[in-house]
Amino acid sequence: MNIRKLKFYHFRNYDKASFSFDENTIHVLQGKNAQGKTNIVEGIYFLSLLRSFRTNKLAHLVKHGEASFVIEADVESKGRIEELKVAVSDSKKQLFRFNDPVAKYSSFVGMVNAILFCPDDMTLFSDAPAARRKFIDMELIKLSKSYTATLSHYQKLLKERNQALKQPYVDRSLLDVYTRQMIQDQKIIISQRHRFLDELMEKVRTLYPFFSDGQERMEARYETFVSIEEDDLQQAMRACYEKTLERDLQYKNTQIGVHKDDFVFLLDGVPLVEAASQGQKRSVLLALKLGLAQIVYEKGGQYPILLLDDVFSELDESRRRKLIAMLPETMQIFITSAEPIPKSWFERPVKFYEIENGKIKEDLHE
Ligand SMILES: Nc1ncnc2c1ncn2[C@@H]1O[C@H](COP(=O)(O)OP(=O)(O)OP(=O)(O)O)[C@@H](O)[C@H]1O
Repeated sequence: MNIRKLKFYHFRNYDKASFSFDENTIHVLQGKNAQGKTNIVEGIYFLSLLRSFRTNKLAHLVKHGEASFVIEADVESKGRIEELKVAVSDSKKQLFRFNDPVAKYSSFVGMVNAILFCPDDMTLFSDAPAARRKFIDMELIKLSKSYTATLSHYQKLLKERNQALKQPYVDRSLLDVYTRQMIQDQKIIISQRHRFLDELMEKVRTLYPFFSDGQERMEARYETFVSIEEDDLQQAMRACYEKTLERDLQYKNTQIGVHKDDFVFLLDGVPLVEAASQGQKRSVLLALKLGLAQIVYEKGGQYPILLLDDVFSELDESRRRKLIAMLPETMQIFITSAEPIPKSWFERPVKFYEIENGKIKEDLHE
């Protein structure tokens, strides 16, 4: 997948900007701090997921002094061009494909498949479990429609069960109906999360040694409320719910379920959050992101767009070179960097751009 054209109107510090990008090329966005490099990456990410990775407030994305912003793109996917547009005003998003309105966000999300690495990702290992669930869920949602439907059905049931628990008189038979249906959904969610994590870690174990000098063993543990080794998972889940019923009633909230799942990443059996250095965490994250891209490629036949925001700032030269060397050749990549990166490091098509105060200029010097 490739972004061929990108246009911003009143997005962040861009007034009216138009960019053309080449297929399967590395685009290096260089410039001093606070010039608008990350804003470009953020615009592509926004087109992919209809949200930013830096703010939850749409108003922050509108150029100061303006009322609305628009992002337009021509996106190549399997040889066909999609014309996509998002217009945001009064905190409302309007979506278009070939200028026709797209009513459902879910039909638009994922048309641009982008994978991002940014410095804030480093907190993934120390954040609350919700962040790691989101990390895994976001990818599964893009990959599997049945997962998306099951997860949203489960979330609806969970809300209803919690409402039932909050009633002055709790109808236990109604609770039981919800529990049974939630167990059905959770069988699917648990098995898909488990399978996906296994698949991802298989990739990570191959990729991690490229970034790390050490020989650490990289693993991940899926933590859920039931032992997934059980022969009769349904029966085991039922027993768990029966055991926690009194607590559910006491707290007026569903205490167990896949909404509390966690994914713990370990190096040599020790959770990363406890012992890993910043360098090791960065290496694991890069391996995770590239592993995700590999899975997307194997399942969908094309690589996602890779957005590497400020990835070089804390890697030494040999790791920077290794990273560049291992980026798949049929992947379009955007790298932001405040430091100049030598052209000689690249053995594939690369384009350099100089970003200055919301203006982009292709840098033609070698
Ligand atoms: N809504 C907005 N309207 C106008 N300007 C904005 C808006 N939001 C951010 N900016 C400006 O955009 C610039 C920051 O852009 P960006 O985050 O892309 O920086 P960068 O070039 O990636 O820098 P760094 O190397 O420090 O990460 C700042 O000058 C900031 O004031």
